[in-house]
Amino acid sequence: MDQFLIQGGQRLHGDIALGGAKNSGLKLMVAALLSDGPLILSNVPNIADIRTMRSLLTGLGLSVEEVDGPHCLSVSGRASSVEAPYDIVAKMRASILVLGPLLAREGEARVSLPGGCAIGTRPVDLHLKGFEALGATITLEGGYINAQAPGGGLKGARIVLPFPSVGATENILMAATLAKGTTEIVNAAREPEIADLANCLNAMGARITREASDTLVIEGVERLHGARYSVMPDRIECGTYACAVGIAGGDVLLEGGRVGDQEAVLQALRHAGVRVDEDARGIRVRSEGKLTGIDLTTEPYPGFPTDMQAQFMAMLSVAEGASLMTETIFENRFMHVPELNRMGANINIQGRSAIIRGVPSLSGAPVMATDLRASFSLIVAALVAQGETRLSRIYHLDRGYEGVDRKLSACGAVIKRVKDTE
Ligand SMILES: CC(=O)N[C@H]1[C@@H](OP(=O)(O)OP(=O)(O)OC[C@H]2O[C@@H](n3ccc(=O)[nH]c3=O)[C@H](O)[C@@H]2O)O[C@H](CO)[C@@H](O)[C@@H]1O
Ligand SMILES: C=C(OP(=O)(O)O)C(=O)O
Repeated sequence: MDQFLIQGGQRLHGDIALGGAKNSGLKLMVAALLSDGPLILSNVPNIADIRTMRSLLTGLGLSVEEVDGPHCLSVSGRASSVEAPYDIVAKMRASILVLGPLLAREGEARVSLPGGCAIGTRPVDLHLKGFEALGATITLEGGYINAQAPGGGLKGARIVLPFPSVGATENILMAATLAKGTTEIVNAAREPEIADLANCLNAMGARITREASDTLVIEGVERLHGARYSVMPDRIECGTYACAVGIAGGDVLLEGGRVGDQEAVLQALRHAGVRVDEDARGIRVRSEGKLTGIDLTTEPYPGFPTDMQAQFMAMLSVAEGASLMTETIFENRFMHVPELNRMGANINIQGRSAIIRGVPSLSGAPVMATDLRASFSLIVAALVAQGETRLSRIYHLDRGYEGVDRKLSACGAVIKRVKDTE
């Protein structure tokens, strides 16, 4: 298993090219299950989750071919199996998203229940209730979800989500594109990745519009065709590197960053003392490394994202004064706190909140990654820690970040990927 060795103390200067968004690319690949022709996706990140999605779709009978390298994929063919097995779903929860498209196009699906993960229990009840509203019959047996569409196929319906779940919105949205009649998803999630999915489906011939800010209206069509589509830039990767510059100090251009996708994150950075400006090529981040404590609460988009909580916590651990971080989306997303405290941070968990009392400095230590974003929070801390940090279990990080050592080293950080025996 690989590890990262990081020596703290270097400012960051240069450009970092952001990749395509994991949380969009995965869903766009799944959308190919609905299509009569090849879906050619560019700006796909070369990360472990995308490779897992390739295995899942290939197992379902689709063909996933690289076009001029790993960042452009052509996904084509029709499902010959409707089963998403436990070993893949357990590895990557986004696998649940094949349920809606299989149900809509093939009339049935059998998908392993994802179960919980490090950050929370993460039930999928809202996905299943949505499919039932579209006329599907759902049964649970032996750890699997068995879903069956009615004889004439799924039927459009008005679905009011009690919570704007990202995954439920995407799963129901994809299923509704081929349902008969009109579907309305009220209180739909508003994350930019949802718009990216809707735009791609519309390019494939779907008829999706957004009415008011929270309602998606989908007029079902008979078939969807192939298309070419470019995955949106990764706003979470963008915010993550902004925190790295915020804590380390320096001047970095995050190429491809889009201000409109992440107002809440940019505002939080500014409040903490980091300068962020829109640039013709992306977002420019400048910091003296002198930070001020701020209070943040994670919320559905357009609020402050849970996927940026750990990285901000690490950054704020050396801010002047105290910060209060409240996590409202996942019930167990503070796994990084004991690891940050091992590096000298002073963070106290009180229920769903964490009180971060800024300390003058951190010290390098052997630490362990527990989930994707938690892993990067430890890199953020390591960039200013005195001495060396050895970060193990970085397979969590490889799920969602491409070329971390390459991108940070190019800006002056001292970070090396090693085998755990070195
Ligand atoms: C692959 C992907 O895109 N993952 C993102 C997606 O996850 P994901 O799609 O799983 O997130 P959801 O918005 O669905 O989940 C948010 C909350 O709703 C709960 N819930 C969700 C569905 C359901 O049927 N029942 C239920 O109770 C979950 O347990 C969680 O507490 O959005 C999250 C919230 O922005 C992000 O942190 C993840 O990075
Ligand atoms: C929680 C995340 O991903 P997933 O939903 O795939 O676990 C994430 O991207 O931070």
